[in-house]
Amino acid sequence: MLAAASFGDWVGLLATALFASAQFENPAAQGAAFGGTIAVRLIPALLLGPIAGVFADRFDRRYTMVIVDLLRFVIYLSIPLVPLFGGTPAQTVAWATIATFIGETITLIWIPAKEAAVPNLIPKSQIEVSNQLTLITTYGITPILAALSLAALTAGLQQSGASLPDWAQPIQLALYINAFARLATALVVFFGIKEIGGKSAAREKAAEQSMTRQFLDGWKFIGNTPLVRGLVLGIFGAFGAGGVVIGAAEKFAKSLGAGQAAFYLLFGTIFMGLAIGIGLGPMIVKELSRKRWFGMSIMLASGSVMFLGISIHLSMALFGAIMVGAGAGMAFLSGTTLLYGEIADELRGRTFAVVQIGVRTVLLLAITVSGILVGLGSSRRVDLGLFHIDISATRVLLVVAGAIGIWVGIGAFRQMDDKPGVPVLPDLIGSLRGRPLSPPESFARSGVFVVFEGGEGAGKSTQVTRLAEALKADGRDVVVTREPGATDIGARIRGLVLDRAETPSARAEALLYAADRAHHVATVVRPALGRGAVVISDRYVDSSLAYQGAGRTLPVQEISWLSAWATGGLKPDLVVLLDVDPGVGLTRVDSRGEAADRLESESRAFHERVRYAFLDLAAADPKRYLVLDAARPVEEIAAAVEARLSSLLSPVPAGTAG
Ligand SMILES: Nc1ncnc2c1ncn2[C@@H]1O[C@H](COP(=O)(O)OP(=O)(O)OP(=O)(O)O)[C@@H](O)[C@H]1O
Ligand SMILES: Cc1cn([C@H]2C[C@H](O)[C@@H](COP(=O)(O)O)O2)c(=O)[nH]c1=O
Repeated sequence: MLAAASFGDWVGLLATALFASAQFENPAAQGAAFGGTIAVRLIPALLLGPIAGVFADRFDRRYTMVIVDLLRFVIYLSIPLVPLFGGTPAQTVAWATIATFIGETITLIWIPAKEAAVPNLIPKSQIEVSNQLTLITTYGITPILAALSLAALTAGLQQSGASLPDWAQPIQLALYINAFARLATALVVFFGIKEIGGKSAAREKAAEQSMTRQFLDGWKFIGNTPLVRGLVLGIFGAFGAGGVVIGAAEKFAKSLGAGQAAFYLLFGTIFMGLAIGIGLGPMIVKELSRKRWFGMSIMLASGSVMFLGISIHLSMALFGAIMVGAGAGMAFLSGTTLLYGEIADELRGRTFAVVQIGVRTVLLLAITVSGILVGLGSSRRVDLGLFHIDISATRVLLVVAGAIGIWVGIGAFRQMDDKPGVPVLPDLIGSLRGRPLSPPESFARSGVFVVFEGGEGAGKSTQVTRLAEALKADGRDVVVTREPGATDIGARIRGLVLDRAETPSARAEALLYAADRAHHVATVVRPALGRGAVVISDRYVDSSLAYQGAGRTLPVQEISWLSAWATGGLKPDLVVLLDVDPGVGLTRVDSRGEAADRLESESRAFHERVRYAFLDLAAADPKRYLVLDAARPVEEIAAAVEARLSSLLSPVPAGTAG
């Protein structure tokens, strides 16, 4: 049904514009008639848009759609009939323009009614797929089909030499198709989709308010809800960037030294990118949070607009154009899916109405303003040795528009981020591999979590004991713990992983350490932190990254994801890394006179990899780490640790010191 409606829309758009321009001989008049009928479609959005959403929320959506479609059927059918009844070219164009205006005006009521009704027909989990189909059909297949049908009809007739009566010329036929597509939609909605009729209790209640109140409430909801505000602003940003590219495309193609063909190529490439973004986007990003995806897509589209601005060759520009399209397509898909899924039925019509007016206004403004701006100023050639670049108003405009778009994308991302605290890049990489990072589990944490890390024999146990004693002497609640083996289950796991008689596979080893950690964090660390204790752990996540990641050469990202999952994202406040040369550390361990365990018995190269992995982790997050040379005397190390920790600890209440 939507495909038929969309096909009718596009055929109608092209046919009305062609029909109007065909009424004149003069090329300037033809251009004005063509552009005028398209521009007229955008004006109603500004006038009626604000109240159209109230209709969609207030009245029965099924009847609203049917009545609007029947009206559109009559109006669109009248356009080709005017000349048949003796209308002059000027009268015909005038009526085509007025009819288009009326048709577009009432379409503004139809769209929010449709957009608000669709989510009620589809399970939430299927909304994205349904949106993919709708968007690809509306913006990919049907415009192409419409253009091809018109071209084929015209070419077929020209070649056959057949002469058709005035009322059956190709453009007239296209206009009838547009009108009858409306009639078909009205009949399908009335007889076939009865489910969208009626009103929920919430909508009934809202309809008791005056229309003005409902109108104001809609705006208040959009303005005061960060998610919706972010979505709406983001969608506007994406369309603004797209509009600037459209407005600047012709001049930009010239500045690349390419002709009109390059302009069409760029244009086609943007649409190809759009189809890729909408069609393949969900498959590419897999499990990435849709809220994060939305902000990132806007940044991708805008960054690509910037890239277009600095392209020095058509191949670069085509790559930029495809990425602009892909980013915009992904932003549009994720944005509409979020809007469908997150907004209550009784507010959906008004929200979609604001989106559609905004999109049209932003698009119109961006195309017009950029069209004017690119004409300003002359271009300046800059010689860069091997090549030169023409710096024109068009390039400056693209770069500035891209920068503004990135800023909007960052704003949308921040407003809507549903994984605060989860690093963006690892989350993106993890999601592309099907393993997104989880946001940290929230819990009331008033304690301080300190971890000691380092290779074998670095002196961790020695320092853990010293620090615990010092803190206890201050009267603090201290919990000393370790990995693996702090719990009963952990002790059994420790026996399994360190026993030289057994050799688990690398992945099994990683899972065993993760299992020990999950249980340890859930039963020891979190409860202690929750009650405000200082928790000191001998080893934690970094040991897995260093031993299983660098030592066993398992993918570090995967180990990181596994640990984040096991710990629910719990990170230490301070990691003390005791850096030791493996030769020194293993000699210290040897001198204890006990048999070496399975890990201690690993090769020197293994322990070297472990050491440098620890140092890399510390270098990547210096605020959280204290790196100390483990060859220093025990007392010096202990003093350095206490000094660093003092800034993290709250003062001990008077009278509790031991
Ligand atoms: N700073 C130091 N200088 C010299 N020897 C030290 C120092 N710190 C600890 N030692 C000694 O090194 C040996 C190993 O120390 P400790 O058990 O504290 O290290 P560890 O890092 O916990 O070892 P493991 O990795 O086996 O758990 C012990 O005999 C300890 O007395
Ligand atoms: C937590 C953790 C530890 N290991 C290794 C490191 C050591 O060789 C042993 C633990 O024994 P120690 O008493 O600390 O010397 O296990 C590991 O490989 N992965 C880990 O996650």
